Amino acid sequence: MDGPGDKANELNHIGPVIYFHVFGREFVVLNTLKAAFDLFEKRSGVYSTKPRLVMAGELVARAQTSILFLSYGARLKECRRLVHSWVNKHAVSASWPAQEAGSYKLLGALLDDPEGFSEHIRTQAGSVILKLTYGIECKPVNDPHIAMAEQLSKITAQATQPGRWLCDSFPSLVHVPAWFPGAEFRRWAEQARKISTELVHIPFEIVRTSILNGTATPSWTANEIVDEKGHVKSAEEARDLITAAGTMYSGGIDTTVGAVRTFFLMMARHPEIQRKAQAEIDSVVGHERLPDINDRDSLPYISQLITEVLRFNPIAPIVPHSLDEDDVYEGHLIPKGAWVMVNLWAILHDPNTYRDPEEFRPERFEGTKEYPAEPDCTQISFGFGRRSCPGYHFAMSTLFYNFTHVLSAFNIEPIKDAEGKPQIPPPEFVAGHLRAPRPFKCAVVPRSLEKVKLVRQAVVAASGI
Ligand code: HEM
Repeated sequence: MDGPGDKANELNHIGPVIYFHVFGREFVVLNTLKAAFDLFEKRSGVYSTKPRLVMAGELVARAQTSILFLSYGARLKECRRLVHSWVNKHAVSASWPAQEAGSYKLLGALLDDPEGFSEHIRTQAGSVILKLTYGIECKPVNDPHIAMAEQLSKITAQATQPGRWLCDSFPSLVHVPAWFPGAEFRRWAEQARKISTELVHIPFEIVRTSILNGTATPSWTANEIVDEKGHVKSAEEARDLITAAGTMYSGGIDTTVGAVRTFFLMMARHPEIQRKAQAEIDSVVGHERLPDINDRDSLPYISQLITEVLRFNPIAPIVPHSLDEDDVYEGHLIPKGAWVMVNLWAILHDPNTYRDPEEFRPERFEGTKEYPAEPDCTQISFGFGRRSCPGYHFAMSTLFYNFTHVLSAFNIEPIKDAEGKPQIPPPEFVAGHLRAPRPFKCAVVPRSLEKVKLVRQAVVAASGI
C-alpha cells in the first residue's frame, strides 16, 4: 500500500515520539494518542501555531489565503470565529437543506452517468460549499470554480512536499530575483501564487459586485460583507472574511471528496458490509423515502461505517503544528519553530488499539461479549486542540447524507471483466498532505425501479434549492 503507512509501522517500532533534524529543520513525530494529547490538547497554548513554510506559506501565499497555514494569533482567531459562526454544532443545521439537495443531485448524476461517479462526488461537494459560501451556482459539469479548487489543491501538495524546495531549508533564497539563473522555483511560485490569490478573490468579488448590483443571493460571505453602517467592505477591509471563506472553498472540498471516494471503494470491496448497512437503512427508513438527518440517531451502524472510513483512510494522515517557544517533553527539548507532527495514520492503524487494523470492519466500534468496543476515533480524525477542524459538524452531516442516500438507492459493485469475473478494486491510496484513493472503477447500480423513481423525484425537489 502506498503512503505513510509502511513508514508509520516502522515508526511504531521506534517509539512513541521520534526526533530528527533534516533539511535544516527540527522534526518531532508523535506516534501515540497520548503524546498527541499531552502536547496538542493539554499544552495547546504552546502547540497551536503552524510550522514556517517558505514555499507554500510565503511564496505561494497560502499563509494569506488559507486558515490552515496561519500562525497562531489575532488573525487566526478572527478567521476561525467566522468559520465557527457558519458551521458550529447549532449553526450547521441551516446548511442541511443545501447538503441534502446536493446529495440528491449526486444520486441523479449517478443514475445518468454511473461511470463518472468519482467526478460527480467532487462536483457535488464543491457545488454545496460554493453555494453556501458565496451563493455561486456551479455548472453540473466542468465548473471553472471547482476546477480551480482542484488546481490549487495540486499546487498546495507540490508546495508542501518535504525536501522539494531548497528555500524551505535556506529561507534567504527568497531574495533571489525570479529572473536569476537557477531561480526556477521563484517563477513556479509566482504562477502558483497567482492561482492561490485568485481562488479567494474571484468569488469574493462576485459576491461584492452582486451586492452592489442588488442581485446577491444569501451566503455566508454576503451576510458578512456589509459593515455595521451598511457599507459594502472592500477587499482590504474584508481580508479575514476572504481568507475564511476561501478556506471553506479550498479546504472543505478535497477532504470531503477523499472520504466519500474511500466509502465507494470500501463498498465495492465489502458487499457484506454494504448489505448490512442497507438492511439497517431499510428497516428504519423503509422504501418509500430517502433517509434524512432526523434518522441519524436511529442508524448506529452507519455511524460506525463513517468512523471506520475515517480510521481506515485518515484523510489528513499527518497533522503538523508548531510552537513559538522552547518546550520540554519527557526529557527532550522541542525547540521553538520545530515541526511537531501527529502521525494520525500510525495512531489509527496501531494494532495495540485496533485489532487487525488493515481490515475494514465497522463492527470494531460496537463491542461484543468477547471483544470490547475499540476507541471511537471520529473526533481525532479532525485534528487537535485549538487548531482542530472547524468543519467537523459540516463534514459529518455531508458524509451522513451521501453514505445513506447512496446506500438506500444503489448497490456499489466491482466491475466485471470480459468473462464476467468481478474485478475487485485494490485498496490503494495516494498520500500527500491529504490521503485519497488511487483512481479506481466500480459499478453503481440502482437497487430497484422504485428507487430510480424516488431519486428522480428527489432531484426535482432539489432543483429549486
Ligand atoms: C472528512 C472531512 C474532513 C476531515 C477529515 C478534516 C480534517 C481536518 C484536519 C485533520 C485538520 C487539521 C487540524 C489540526 O491542525 O489539528 C483540518 C483543518 C481545517 N479544516 Fe477540516 N476536515 C474535513 C472537512 C472540512 C470541511 C468540510 C471544512 C469546511 C467546510 C473544513 C475546514 C477546515 C479548516 C478551516 C481547517 C483549518 C483549521 C486551523 O488551521 O485552525 N474541513 N481539517
